[in-house]
Amino acid sequence: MAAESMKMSTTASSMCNNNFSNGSRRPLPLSPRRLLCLNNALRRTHSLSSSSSSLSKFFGSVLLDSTAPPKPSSTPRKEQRRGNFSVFAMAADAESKRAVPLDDYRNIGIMAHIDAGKTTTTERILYYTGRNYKIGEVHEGTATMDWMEQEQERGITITSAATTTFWDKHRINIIDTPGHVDFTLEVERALRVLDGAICLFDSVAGVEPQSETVWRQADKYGVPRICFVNKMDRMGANFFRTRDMIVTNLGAKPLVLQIPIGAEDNFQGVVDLIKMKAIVWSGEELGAKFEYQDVPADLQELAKDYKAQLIENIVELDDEAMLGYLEGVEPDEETIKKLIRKGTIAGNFVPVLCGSAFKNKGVQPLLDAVVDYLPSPLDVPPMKGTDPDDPEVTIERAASDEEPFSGLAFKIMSDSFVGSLTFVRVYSGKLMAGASVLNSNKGKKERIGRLLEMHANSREDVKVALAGDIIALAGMKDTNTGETLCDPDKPIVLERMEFPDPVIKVAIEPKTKADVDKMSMGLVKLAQEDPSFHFSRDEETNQTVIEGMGELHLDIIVDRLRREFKVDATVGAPQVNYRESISRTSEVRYVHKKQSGGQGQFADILMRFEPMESGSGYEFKSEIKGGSVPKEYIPGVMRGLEECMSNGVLAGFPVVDVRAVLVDGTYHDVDSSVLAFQLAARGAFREGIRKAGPRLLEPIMRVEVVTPEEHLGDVIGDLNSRRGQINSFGDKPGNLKVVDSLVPLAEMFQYVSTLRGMTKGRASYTMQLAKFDVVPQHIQTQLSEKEEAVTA
Ligand SMILES: Nc1nc2c(ncn2[C@@H]2O[C@H](COP(=O)(O)OP(=O)(O)OP(=O)(O)O)[C@@H](O)[C@H]2O)c(=O)[nH]1
Repeated sequence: MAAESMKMSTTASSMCNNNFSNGSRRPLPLSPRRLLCLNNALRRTHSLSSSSSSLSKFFGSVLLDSTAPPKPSSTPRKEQRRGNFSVFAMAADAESKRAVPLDDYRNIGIMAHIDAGKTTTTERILYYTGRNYKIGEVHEGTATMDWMEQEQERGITITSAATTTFWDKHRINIIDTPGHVDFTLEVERALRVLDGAICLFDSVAGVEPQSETVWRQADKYGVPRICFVNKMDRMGANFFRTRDMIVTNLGAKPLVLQIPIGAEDNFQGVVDLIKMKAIVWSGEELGAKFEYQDVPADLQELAKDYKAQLIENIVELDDEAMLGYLEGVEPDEETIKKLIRKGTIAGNFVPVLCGSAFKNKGVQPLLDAVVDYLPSPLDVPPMKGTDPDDPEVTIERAASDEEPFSGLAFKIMSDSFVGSLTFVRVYSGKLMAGASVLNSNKGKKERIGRLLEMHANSREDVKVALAGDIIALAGMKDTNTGETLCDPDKPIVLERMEFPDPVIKVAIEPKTKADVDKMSMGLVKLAQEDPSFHFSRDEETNQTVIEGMGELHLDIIVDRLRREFKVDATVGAPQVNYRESISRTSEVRYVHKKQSGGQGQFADILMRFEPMESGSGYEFKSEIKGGSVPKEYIPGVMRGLEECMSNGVLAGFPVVDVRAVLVDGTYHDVDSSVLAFQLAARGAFREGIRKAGPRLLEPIMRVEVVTPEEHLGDVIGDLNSRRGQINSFGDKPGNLKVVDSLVPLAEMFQYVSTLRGMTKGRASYTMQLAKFDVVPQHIQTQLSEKEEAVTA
């Protein structure tokens, strides 16, 4: 046994030498943290095997890993595509030769709370990557990414603009996403098609509510990210507080790669913990020079401490590195970067960097980090989809030019030159200009006109788009946001994007007859671009109703109707989009029977309605056994229920979080039909929902107000009068107080002007949907009475 242990130790130590042959052989002190690591390593070893000595098992497991057979490195080549779509095969010719290998692609988004500096950072990235020669400043209204007129006037980012740029031979496709909560969908869309993200924080405000929202969205899509603590030059900047908030507010594990040198007016640069060198910028102007210097004496201890934490976190990911570490060897720079990349992509931690985009400090190392740590399309799982003919069959598409073409349309934008642009993320294969592709959601073919590579304010015609590309297609006719385009010979429907339901609506009426047609056309186009925007005609009031995610969202829509479609319209007061649900299970038998000469109608069903968890939507289930309701009539039941779901029994709002179960039924050989079952389902729905304790739900918003202390009392009093529930108070630098509360959306209309008046314009607020909750009885009664008056 002793001999065996000895042999294993020798093997492990020689492997260690190999691995760190280029590394420094500085002995590391056996700090309490190292002891903890050693302990963890031993515990991990235990879980690998329960017998024998822990250390020898640990070495044994290392040996085992290193001798495992290598994984196949590439996807097998698929069979050659055939027929009239040879245009896909043609793409293999010279024109389509890859200029940039796929593993040098980075498809990234930049996301954060409103005003954290996304647009400014993107502008700097474009400057430093050489695409932009004249920088646009947001506050001067000339930023390149914020190209829409309204964005420039309002100084906010409304729509994502995709842009392609290059850094260190890597192709970086960037999508700038808006921070305002009304445009959350834009963030979702970007997340769906991107492989990695930069999360920006304002170093004064730290982790703000919208950063939490986008963080959770990024979690949902499993997007690896790096953090950039921006605005280090601002008064009250605090890198370490922001780092702590990443832990407390986001529940994430920050991996600090840089610490700041100075702050506020005195912010000079950063200490690069990997190189253990200071990077100091000599000015604040664009293109300001920087140089590597020794770490300032007063930061050396702190830098060493953070470096030790960095190393301890990364060696956890690799047995060989851990072994070396335990023997006192620090991994070399290459190994450190490799492990940071591994842990970032796996979601073990998030690298944290800092700087000031506005003062041009920290942008180049941020770009290096994008290249070094964010995934390429090859590092993320293959795209999943289903067979359009059989949704039960799952298909996977690896990121490879050799696979059949598949891509997802994630954004449509009106364009004054080419009509409209459809932005597509190509997941696999090649797409040639002139090819005919299949829109597999609609089962329709579309011809690709021009393929355009987009830059912030210019475009370049290209002949072919390859796996990993984000490309704009001009002149698509039938493709909407979220739909799949694919090779017609190898069809696939990629996983769909989820779109939130609107929470607010307003009536809108064209001012003149001439505006009627223009408005319809405009609404159709805008809805095609933006799936979180809906419009409909209210039959009772004969008005057009537009629905969206907030007042600002609808405000922008009306503004775009006026500017882009020249429609003059009167807009009503905003109203909340309530929902209806049930509070208990009900069972109802409904017989639809009609016998008035000729063939009769007969359908008999037993339905059960069950409440489901908040956010579950609607579900139908059939428990029919032995054909008591024949298969061909079940679609009739489903249709009948679906018709009623948009029109609840209390006040006509959509019904959610309900499972409708078809339990039993009977039919008649002659008189039963799909229609009869459809009508029976409608009757069962009305009776069943009434018996199931129907209740009205309203959107509850999380509202965060930042106010000077002297206005705190007024702000709280006002929130209370709006049925608000105060969750917590906090402090912000500059004698500011933060109030975190939950308030029904119905009480928040025009809050912006009330808050402005109350605090002389010195307070600000953010608001986002937190949940749907039951409406108090007296308000429910008012709404039901209103609905009854309209229907009468
Ligand atoms: N002091 C300072 N100001 C900055 C910095 N970065 C951005 N700003 C300023 O902060 C404001 C907001 O910056 P933007 O780049 O528009 O922020 P954004 O996140 O794109 O904003 P939205 O798209 O509207 O969410 C502008 O006035 C910028 O000039 C920085 O590093 N330091």
